[in-house]
Amino acid sequence: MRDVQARIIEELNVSPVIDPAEQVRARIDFLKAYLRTSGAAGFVLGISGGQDSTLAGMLCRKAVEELVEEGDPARFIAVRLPYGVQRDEADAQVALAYIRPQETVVFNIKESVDELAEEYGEGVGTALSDFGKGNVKARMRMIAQYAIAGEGRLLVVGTDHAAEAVTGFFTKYGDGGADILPLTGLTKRQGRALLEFLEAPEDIHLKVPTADLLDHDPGQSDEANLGLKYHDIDAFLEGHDIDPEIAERIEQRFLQTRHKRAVPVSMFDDWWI
Ligand SMILES: Nc1ncnc2c1ncn2[C@@H]1O[C@H](COP(=O)(O)OP(=O)(O)OC[C@H]2O[C@@H]([n+]3cccc(C(=O)O)c3)[C@H](O)[C@@H]2O)[C@@H](O)[C@H]1O
Ligand SMILES: Nc1ncnc2c1ncn2[C@@H]1O[C@H](COP(=O)(O)OP(=O)(O)OP(=O)(O)O)[C@@H](O)[C@H]1O
Ligand SMILES: [Mg+2]
Repeated sequence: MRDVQARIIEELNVSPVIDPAEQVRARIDFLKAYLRTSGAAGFVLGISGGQDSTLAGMLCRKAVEELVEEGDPARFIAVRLPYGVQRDEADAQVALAYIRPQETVVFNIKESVDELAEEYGEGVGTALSDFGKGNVKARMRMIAQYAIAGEGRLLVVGTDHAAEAVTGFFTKYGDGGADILPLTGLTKRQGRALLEFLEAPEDIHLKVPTADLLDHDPGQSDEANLGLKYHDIDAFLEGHDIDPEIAERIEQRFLQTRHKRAVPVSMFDDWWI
């Protein structure tokens, strides 16, 4: 294995081999223990219809169900956050029907995002790019979830995992802005294995991953955006030898996106040197 690869695997807490049943148990226990210690009233999480939020949503629903059964009142609010009419709304509904969250809220981000994009054009004098607007969508979803969390003393659940963390494939303070991360350390296919163990519908765990942030290329696959395949990213993270040229590209992205995995840098930090 390459030296940098070994360091990345350690830093991102990846286990090359997992037992899905154990992982599910440990992650539900973590959600319960942290909620109890924090004194917060529950969780809020955006449900997109994709793999990651379906898995995190199921873990939250089960954690809250167990807390309530054990006499600790807790809430789980699943939030649909479409931008207008979501192209794959049907998948989001399949995910919600499967998760069966204790509460569901719908919060359309289109008007606020469009308003901001318009103000940007007027204020800055040039149009906000489709890419930049995509990051505004991700951040608007964060704002909506924190509004709900703030009113209800809830914690915002993030869906970051090792296969996204390694390339920094998330919007800083957008979907990257959260209070608690139940999927840390998992590769994409390990997440899929947890969903299979949890008997999620195939529509969801076989679905092509997408950030779905672009007006001009809705449903663009993560792999097309990244220029990397999850198969290679997962193999790299699970310690396998992969094409050295691809390994180097993953390592480069890891180093370039360090700032996204840290709190804002100050002169007392040395991770960037
Ligand atoms: N060296 C450095 N030290 C400290 N801060 C640094 C920095 N370099 C940039 N920055 C800051 O970071 C900003 C760039 O980061 P950011 O705003 O995140 O933007 P960026 O990384 O350019 O874009 C986000 C990427 O994540 C993808 N994404 C987003 C959301 C969800 C998903 C998904 O998987 O579903 C994927 C999205 O498609 C896009 O490719 C810069 O504008 C700057 O403010
Ligand atoms: N349309 C949406 N409605 C609600 N939440 C969303 C929406 N789009 C993104 N999110 C939130 O942002 C997170 C990051 O998106 P991301 O695409 O990485 O995950 P996913 O859609 O759950 O899974 P996948 O990566 O397989 O597409 C989601 O897990 C979800 O919590
Ligand atoms: Mg998605």
